[in-house]
Amino acid sequence: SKRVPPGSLGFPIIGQSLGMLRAMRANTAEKWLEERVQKYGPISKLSLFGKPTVFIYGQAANKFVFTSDGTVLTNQQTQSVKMILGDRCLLELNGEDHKRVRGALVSFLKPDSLKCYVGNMEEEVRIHLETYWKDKQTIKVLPLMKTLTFNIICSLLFGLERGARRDQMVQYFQQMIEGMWSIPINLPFTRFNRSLKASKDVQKMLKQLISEKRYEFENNLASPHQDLITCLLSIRGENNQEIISENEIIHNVMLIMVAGHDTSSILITFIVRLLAKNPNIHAAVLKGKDHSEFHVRHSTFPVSSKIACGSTEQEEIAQNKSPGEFLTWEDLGKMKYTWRVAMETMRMFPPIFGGFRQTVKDIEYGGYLIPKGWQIFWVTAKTHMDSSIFHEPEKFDPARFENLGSLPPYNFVPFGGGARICPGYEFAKIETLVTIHYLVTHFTWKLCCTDDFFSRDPMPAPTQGLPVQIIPRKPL
Ligand code: HEM
Repeated sequence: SKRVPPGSLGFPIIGQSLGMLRAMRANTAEKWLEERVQKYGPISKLSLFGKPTVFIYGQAANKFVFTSDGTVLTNQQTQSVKMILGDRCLLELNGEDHKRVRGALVSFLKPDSLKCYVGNMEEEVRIHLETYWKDKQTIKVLPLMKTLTFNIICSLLFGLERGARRDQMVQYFQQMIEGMWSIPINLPFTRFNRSLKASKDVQKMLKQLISEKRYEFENNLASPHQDLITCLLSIRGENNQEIISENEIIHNVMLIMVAGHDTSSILITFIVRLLAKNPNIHAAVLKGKDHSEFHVRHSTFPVSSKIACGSTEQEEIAQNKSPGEFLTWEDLGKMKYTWRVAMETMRMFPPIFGGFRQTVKDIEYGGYLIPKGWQIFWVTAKTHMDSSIFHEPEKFDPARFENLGSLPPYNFVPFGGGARICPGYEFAKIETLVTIHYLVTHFTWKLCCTDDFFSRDPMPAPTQGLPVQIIPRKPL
């Protein structure tokens, strides 16, 4: 008596994949989904990347996806991602294995551990700006932010020194991600095949790095807190055996390279773009909003009519530092307005468009049957741009996040939610705040290309990588 959701599965294998990829590249994916909603209602079936899929959205849908355990939904990646990142990365693990490996990663990525690395992060940002921004007139923000976030990850998470080996890793890594989202066709000349080959090269380099780190750790030459790889190697069982296997370390290090570098670089790039378009907000990030007052305009949240923001923000933080003194965890805590700007940026331009889960058994959702083995497709932006949740959603307004507690759960989900919520949240927050601190205190910038276009492939990328003209404010 139960029905599967309305919609069509399209042509065999291809289904609606090409239509959606085309819409993503043309930055019309939200419209493409909205047309589905108009045609079939809030729950509909389609076929994406070779699998029957059900698209669901809204607060209840997000809650269902993020809180269902492994007996109902498992994580689901495209075949190409699985082949390139490996079958022991977190995205492929479920149940106890997922808990064990995730717990090990979080033991390094939790705020208590990361607190000590603010200075190292700052060092990377400073070197980056001196190398790529200083004395330049125009630069392209997105490729440079990718270089920066990759270097931060190499240095802080993998303990990989600057030099020939890191450069080689960057080169293999870039080849690896180029075809990662493409449809897997194992022919030597395809994008996918080049990525697969580069993935093998990255794995070979990581194997060598891990054996060096194991030697250092076992001979007391390195502390478990030195970097993520040493931390994972240091987690031992009763007989001193390693709890996280070598393959699990390699596959998860590759996942973190991808998950950690693309997302944060896009966030920082879109903040730079939005600050250039909103001079008042740029000024507030720099000077703080001590004396100004905001109206909180959320239709569905309790309205506190006027709230003084009370932040000091970047210029004052910089002025209180003596030359050469590093930023601290406490300084980051003062950058409240800057983080609201980042949240508003992720609301409007979430780096991750959405994701997939797979049903473990026949399930009932919203009055429909979703058969075992089908995919569920969830989308971040659907609640982020819903005017019943965020008043005037097209307007860039960081004041929305002044009273985070009043934001109903499962509506703002740039980092996902539940057991798979992004474990790199704090890491991303630190690198974003430190980078924006340096950018606004040392430079001003103007957009060279003022069109509003960006494509998704599947990560959003502004036209030409966002070229900007930079004007130094004070020496680095
Ligand atoms: C602005 C930056 C970032 C955004 C917007 C972001 C967003 C996300 C999202 C939406 C998910 C999927 C959640 C789900 O499926 O429910 C995710 C997962 C993940 N992210 Fe991030 N992320 C960011 C930065 C990072 C960083 C810096 C790291 C690592 C240092 C990282 C590591 C991961 C990992 C390992 C997962 C898989 C978690 C799991 O399956 O348990 N992310 N992220």
